[in-house]
Amino acid sequence: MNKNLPDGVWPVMLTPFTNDNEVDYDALDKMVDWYIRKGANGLFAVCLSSEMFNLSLRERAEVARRVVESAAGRIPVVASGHISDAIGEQIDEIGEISKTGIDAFVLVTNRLAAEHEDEEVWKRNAETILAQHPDVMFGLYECPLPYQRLLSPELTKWCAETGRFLFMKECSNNLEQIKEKLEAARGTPLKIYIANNPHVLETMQAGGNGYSGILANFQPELYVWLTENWDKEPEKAKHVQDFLGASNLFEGRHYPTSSKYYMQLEGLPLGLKCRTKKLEEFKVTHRREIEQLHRANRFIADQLQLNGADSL
Ligand SMILES: N[C@@H](CC=O)C(=O)O
Repeated sequence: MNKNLPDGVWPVMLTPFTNDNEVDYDALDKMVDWYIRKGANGLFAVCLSSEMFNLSLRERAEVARRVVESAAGRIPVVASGHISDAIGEQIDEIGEISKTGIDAFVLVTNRLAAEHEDEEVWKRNAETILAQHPDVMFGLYECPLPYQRLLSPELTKWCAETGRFLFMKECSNNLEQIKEKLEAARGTPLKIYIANNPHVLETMQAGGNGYSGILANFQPELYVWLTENWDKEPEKAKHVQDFLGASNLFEGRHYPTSSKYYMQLEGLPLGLKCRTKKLEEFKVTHRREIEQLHRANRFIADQLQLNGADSL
């Protein structure tokens, strides 16, 4: 497994389904190519956006394997997928999914302790998992479901200093906490990618590593431009950040159906079926919003002459 992950943009991948509710692996291959064409620096497969809680273990492992094969070394791939409550079962899930060639297995922070349990319980469970899988490198994801467990800077430091953690999808949505975690990870292999787009520019200015969030499924090239150019073109970077921050409103609107529709507008051959959302709730007006966001992304890139974002 790779010991040093690249900075930049790590989309949280969707899972395409056929009308018969099977994983659509051909569409998944096309999706991987699309993310790479848009400039993604890495891929986070089998995450909440992939509807991991609604995939069987066989599907979680197969999706991870297919994404690794499809990316074919062009960019690294991390994946999660330990959804059980019992640590013993999670250890088995981690084993199955880690065998697929991923660069790191991403631990969902809320799986390692119940909501009422403290960080000592979390740390003990992390030690068990690390000991059971000595050859696996890990990531961390402060996933909002079934409850959100944000790591303290102290626990982040502990993870970072084990040398076994390479990736964190940071979900606090709080710049002060982000900065504390960046400080905690300094000088270690742990890279911190934030999940909440209102803070991308300030996170990069504070020494952050990039973005790994939902909106990279709608406007990946704008995040790629921002994470690559925030210091070279600071005035444009502020305008791009303003637009991306406002785009945050799309996160909670019929996602991931909305994002699959966006990808259809991009020419990707995938259906809108999701296991966690009812298609009939995605109305004509929601489609219009996504069509307008699609055009607005292009307009912003053209107006600001964002070189490097012209694959839009
Ligand atoms: N904005 C986040 C939500 C996490 O809490 C994401 O992109 O996943």
